[in-house]
Amino acid sequence: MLILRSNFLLVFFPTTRRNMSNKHLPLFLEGEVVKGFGRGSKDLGCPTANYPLEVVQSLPKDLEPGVYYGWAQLDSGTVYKMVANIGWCPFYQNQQMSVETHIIHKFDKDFYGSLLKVSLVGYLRGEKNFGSLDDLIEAIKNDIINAKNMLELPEAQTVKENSFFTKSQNV
Ligand SMILES: Cc1cc2nc3c(=O)[nH]c(=O)nc-3n(C[C@H](O)[C@H](O)[C@H](O)COP(=O)(O)O)c2cc1C
Ligand SMILES: Nc1ncnc2c1ncn2[C@@H]1O[C@H](COP(=O)(O)OP(=O)(O)O)[C@@H](O)[C@H]1O
Ligand SMILES: [Mg+2]
Repeated sequence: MLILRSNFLLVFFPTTRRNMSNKHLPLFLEGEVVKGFGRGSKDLGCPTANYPLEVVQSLPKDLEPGVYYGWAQLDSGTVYKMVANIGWCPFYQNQQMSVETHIIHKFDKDFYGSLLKVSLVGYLRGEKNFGSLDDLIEAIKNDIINAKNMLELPEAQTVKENSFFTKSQNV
């Protein structure tokens, strides 16, 4: 009987967590790119486009904090792959929840003030507190690899084609 109960917990708990984090997906968000703490580029070598508080406050209240993969579009331009972090950045112990998107593309300059549309397609992992900056950087590199792979799947490609993303005039 005891063995059965422990089996039940082992199998059931991760499944429940995954369902909770996927419940609202795909989730579509849009807003202006605003200034954050300036750590993404300087500390982590990974710039993140931050949303204003209104966007953070518009999230479903039971959305699981953590790292998501999906699609991003700036000012009606190309739709790129992205990874996004939603939460309080335990490594930095932020007081306010943030939504930040790293677009998997090399841009020549900053784009503060642009309109950023994103769709969260899938959940990668929960936010963690790391023992060192290098460990956080390593985790982010892995997230980017995982996001790139997951976004090749047909279900993810379908979200990229959603009419939420503005079609370019030239296409
Ligand atoms: C893919 C990805 C994963 C992240 N994972 C974590 C994490 O596990 N723990 C954490 O404290 N912060 C995490 N962050 C958030 C960084 O701490 C954050 O991007 C950094 O503080 C930059 O903030 P800023 O935009 O205000 O400069 C992650 C960011 C990205 C892009
Ligand atoms: N690939 C990219 N993904 C996200 N932001 C980028 C990217 N390339 C350049 N940027 C610029 O860098 C800024 C984010 O850098 P970051 O160090 O996180 O600063 P902040 O704390 O102000 O968000 C974005 O707002 C954007 O203007
Ligand atoms: Mg940022």
